[in-house]
Amino acid sequence: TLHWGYDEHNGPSHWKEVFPVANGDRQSPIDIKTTEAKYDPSLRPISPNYDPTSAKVILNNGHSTSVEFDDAENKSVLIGGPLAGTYRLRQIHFHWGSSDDAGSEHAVDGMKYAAEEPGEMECKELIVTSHGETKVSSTSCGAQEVLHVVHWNADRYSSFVEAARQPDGLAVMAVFLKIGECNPQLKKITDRLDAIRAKGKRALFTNFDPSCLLPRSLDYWTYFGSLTVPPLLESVVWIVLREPISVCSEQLAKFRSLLCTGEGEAACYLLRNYRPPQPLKGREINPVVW
Ligand SMILES: NS(=O)(=O)c1cc(F)cc(F)c1
Ligand SMILES: [Zn+2]
Repeated sequence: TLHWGYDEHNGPSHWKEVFPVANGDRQSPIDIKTTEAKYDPSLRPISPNYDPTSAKVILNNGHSTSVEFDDAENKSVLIGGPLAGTYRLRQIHFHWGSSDDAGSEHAVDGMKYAAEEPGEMECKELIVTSHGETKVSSTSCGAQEVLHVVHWNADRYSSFVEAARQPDGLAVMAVFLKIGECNPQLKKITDRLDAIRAKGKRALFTNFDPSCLLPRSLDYWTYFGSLTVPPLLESVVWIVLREPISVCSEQLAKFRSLLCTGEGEAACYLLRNYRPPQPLKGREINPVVW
């Protein structure tokens, strides 16, 4: 049977063989076409409120590295924005590309935030004004990575696993990482990757508030989508932040040094772990700017 991954023989183009929802009507990621995004005045700011003592462990599950949080009570939550109710923080994880790929999953106006060094590639800086028009100015850019902050609807469901099967069960905040200065906050994570190089390894990781990885502006786009990894469940309210945070290439290289194989197996590096953009199938995307 297919053990899904990101290689030629088990990557995103094969996932539908085991998870038919891969061809569903609300799959993620997507390419956010900003000019078609429709401003919704009813949408409020998002409000993350995290307690650093919720952080428990950092692990390598073979297809990403994640920091897992104690979600037994409403200690670290996300409210506001498109969300009805309180969504409890469950984990954060990352997606990245190999040196010649773009690693971000969502794209903005076709920009996979390609891997070019800043300045090599024209990027459109997208300003969605408060009355919803989109202005475009060119900047250099280059994000090869994305951070996902995963929450579940604890008002309506009793566990992450149950919420993950519901259309409004999960809320994932996506933050683009752009090549530039080394990120001192991200260093707390990249410095621990040596301890969890093999699939299945885990290490204590506490006293960490993931808000320290968020950009200054919480302007975002929001739409209804899915998990971007199998089982690709269509249960995610996506909140894609417009402003990226920085990561330096040395930090990025540390993610690529993780193994997708367990200790004692022939080593294979997790060089990329992103799913390409999926069809929009008529969905609306709402920009929200403050
Ligand atoms: N990539 S994603 O944010 O859709 C995601 C969400 C999740 F709950 C578990 C995962 F392994 C991955
Ligand atoms: Zn993800």
